[in-house]
Amino acid sequence: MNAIEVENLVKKYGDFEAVKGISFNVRQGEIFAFLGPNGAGKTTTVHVLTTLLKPTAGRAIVAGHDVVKESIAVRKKIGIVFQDPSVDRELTAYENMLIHGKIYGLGGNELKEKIERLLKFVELWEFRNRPVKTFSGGMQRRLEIARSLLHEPEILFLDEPTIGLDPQTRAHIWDYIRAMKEEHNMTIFLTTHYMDEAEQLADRIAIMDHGKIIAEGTAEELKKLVGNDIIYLKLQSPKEELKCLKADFIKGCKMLPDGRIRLDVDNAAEALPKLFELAKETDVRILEVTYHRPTLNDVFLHLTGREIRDEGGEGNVAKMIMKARMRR
Ligand SMILES: Nc1ncnc2c1ncn2[C@@H]1O[C@H](COP(=O)(O)OP(=O)(O)OP(=O)(O)O)[C@@H](O)[C@H]1O
Repeated sequence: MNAIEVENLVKKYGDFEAVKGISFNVRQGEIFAFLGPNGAGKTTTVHVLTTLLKPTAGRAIVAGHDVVKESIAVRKKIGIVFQDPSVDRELTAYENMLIHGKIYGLGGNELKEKIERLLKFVELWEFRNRPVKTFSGGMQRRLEIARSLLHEPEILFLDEPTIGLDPQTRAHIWDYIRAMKEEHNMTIFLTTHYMDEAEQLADRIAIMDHGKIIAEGTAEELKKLVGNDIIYLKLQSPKEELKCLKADFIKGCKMLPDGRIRLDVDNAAEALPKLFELAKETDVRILEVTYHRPTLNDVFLHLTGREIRDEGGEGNVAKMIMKARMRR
């Protein structure tokens, strides 16, 4: 059964089409990731699916309800953790939980027990009486996750759940996300520009770029789009020598702007000895060899001709933190 069904969804801001007719399904109980650079349209899609924005065209069914016609029913069944912090920094963690629970009509011992269980789940119980303004970014994000679970949503939306957090805290948050799926069979829809996050967490990934889904599948399926292993070679005088490097085991061969040669092979471990043999036979001098298995970054590069991190990935975290702070 599908938890989310989206058909030809379009969202325009004025004349600008941020989401250009995307279609996808998310199965119940799976972790589904939208992976793409900044500005790809991920947050806009989340805002439409969580009923915060009305679509310009198309249809989206979330937890069995239409996001436009039955927005209240959708809201009851979903939890959201926004990219920008939305907890009240002046209040304590406990007070934030209490107010949120009351908004959802919870109260009495039931609410108290839930707050205790959830604050323990995200390891914030001992800090429950501290004002949130004294919390680190990771603690705030954990509180947001706990808060989003209070009304036991069927589907949890996480917009860039680990943006700007250190690697250890990110790994911690990944553990919570996995636990929510495994222990509660919750459907989780997350957006990320971190390839490792999509790869580590998601059952299926949709790669988004310029408002469109350009590929969808498991990490393994997506990597198969690139081919298999990739070998990078530096040759003594590449242009001339490249002509000699032709063999059955070389599935693709491309000269890179930095002078290296990229070879696509089925299996690098088997291809490398053959490659050295071929180089010897054809009198080609190999100066340097590196190889790697395709990553999701290679997939993005293969599909778009650009690196995902060119536009705000790992190399650009400082810019993203600045952006998040400015939004606060
Ligand atoms: N309120 C708005 N008015 C006009 N344009 C907008 C608005 N919100 C977003 N956009 C534009 O729509 C495009 C998609 O933005 P969106 O925030 O959905 O992308 P994203 O993939 O989530 O990136 P990020 O992670 O930076 O939020 C961008 O070009 C952005 O500048």
